[in-house]
Amino acid sequence: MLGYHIRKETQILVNVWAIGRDPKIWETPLESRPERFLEPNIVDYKGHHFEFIPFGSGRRTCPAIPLVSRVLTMALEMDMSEQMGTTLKKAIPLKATATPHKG
Ligand code: HEM
Repeated sequence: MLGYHIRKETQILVNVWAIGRDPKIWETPLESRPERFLEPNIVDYKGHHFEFIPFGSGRRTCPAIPLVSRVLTMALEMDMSEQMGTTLKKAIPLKATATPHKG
C-alpha cells in the first residue's frame, strides 16, 4: 500500500520520464552514464523496482521485454544520421574476410 486513495475508473498517467530523472533517486540524473546500471545493487528494468520502469510494471507490463533485451544492442549499433534510403546501416560496418576451409 502506497497510501493513496484512487477512485474507481480514474485514469492515471504515470510520469515515467520524471521518475527516471528524479534527483532524490538518481545521482546526476540528466547525465548519460550507462555504466551506472553496472554498479552493485543495480535496479532491475523489468518492473520490480519502481525507480526505473521503462516497460511499465504489473499485469500490463510490456510483454516484449525478452525480445527487446536481445535486439536493443543491435539498434544502438545503427547509424542514425539522416540519409536517403529505406534501411539503416551499422555505424561501424562489419568487415568479414573469407578464408578457405582446411580439413
Ligand atoms: C524499447 C522498446 C520498448 C519499450 C520501452 C516498451 C515499453 C512498454 C510500456 C511502458 C508498456 C506499457 C506497460 C504498462 O501499461 O504498464 C508497453 C506495453 C506493451 N508493449 Fe512494449 N515496449 C517496447 C517494445 C515493444 C515491442 C517490440 C513490442 C512488440 C513486439 C511491444 C509490445 C507491447 C504490448 C503488446 C504492450 C501492451 C501490453 C498490455 O497492455 O497488456 N513492446 N510497452
